[in-house]
Amino acid sequence: MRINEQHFRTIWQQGDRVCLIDQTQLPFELVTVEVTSLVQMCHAIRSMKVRGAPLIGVAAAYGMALALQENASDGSLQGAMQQLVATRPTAVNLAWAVQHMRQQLLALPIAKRVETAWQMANMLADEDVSQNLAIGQQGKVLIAGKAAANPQQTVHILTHCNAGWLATVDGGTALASVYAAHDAGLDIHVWVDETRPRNQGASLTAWELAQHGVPHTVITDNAGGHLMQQGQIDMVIVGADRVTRNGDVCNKIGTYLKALAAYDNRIPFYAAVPTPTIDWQLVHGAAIEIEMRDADEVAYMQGQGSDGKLQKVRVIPHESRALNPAFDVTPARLVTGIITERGIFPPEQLQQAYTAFEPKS
Ligand SMILES: CSC[C@@H](O)[C@@H](O)C(=O)COP(=O)(O)O
Repeated sequence: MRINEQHFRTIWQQGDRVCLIDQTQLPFELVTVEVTSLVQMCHAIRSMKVRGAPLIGVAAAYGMALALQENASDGSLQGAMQQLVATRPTAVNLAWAVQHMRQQLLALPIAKRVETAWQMANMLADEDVSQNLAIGQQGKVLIAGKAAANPQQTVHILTHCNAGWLATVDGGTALASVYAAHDAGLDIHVWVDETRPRNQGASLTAWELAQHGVPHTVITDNAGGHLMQQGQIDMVIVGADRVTRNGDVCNKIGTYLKALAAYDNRIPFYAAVPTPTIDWQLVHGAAIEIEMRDADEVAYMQGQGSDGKLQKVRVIPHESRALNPAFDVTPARLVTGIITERGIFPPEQLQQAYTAFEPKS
């Protein structure tokens, strides 16, 4: 990603520590922090300094390396995995990454584990970047198709939450297609759902689109259906925290409502996901554990005060309770296609398409 013309990743190894962009400070300040222990990494994931399914997978992998640096025993490995998995339950990438690490590392002598853990975490980070680049090339074709159908008109894309650079190591998933299309000179515009309660759209997606020079407009979460009825949205592209075997898409709360509105208005709805976001163990989205976050995220909003400092303001009565489910499931029947690094598949063909990639035994 380019920030003020400088190249950045969201997370990287620096010697025996990990550096990451603290997303809770964006869009007003670009702050990088150093993480030196498993406890600090768990806190960074839970408090959403790092967030987004692919990024928390890689962050957890680095968390394993930090844990082993403190203690490389089998017990420490097992304990680190349990602590990391408990930070955020919905995105499958996190559990996938730590299980992958655990399996390989347990088989090694203790003396080899730390070095290998860093190598594996760096490799997962690099794989994320290359998968996202490939997703972008796949999605660009869809946008180019829309542009070719109406050459004089801008292609309007709606996205929800943040599935851009910031949700990954670099490149983004849903926004990878947007960046690829923009870089290819296609005339596009992005409608950015603000994405209450944590406003990942308003704070993060808008910020990174602005950094890249992509035309965009922030809208309230409730505006999308109206814009669809007005013919102002050509396609919806979102990311996902988990896609189940049948093609159900679990993503940020509110995605389901956008998919329903898109379906009613015959607007294509796509989810862009790298392979580690597909959970082959689960057949249906109903089995996914939906993270319940602190009700204070609904009761308060964070923004910049007139003094330039971050402030929290309460927006609901002191007497009222709030509920904060962080994700929802969009059933496969509302999904036009899953954009992956291997191709774009209708949900019902996802499993079959992937089986075709695996070598026959
Ligand atoms: C490429 S990211 C896909 C999803 O992880 C993203 O859309 C999302 O829902 C992020 O949720 P968050 O709670 O901000 O981690």
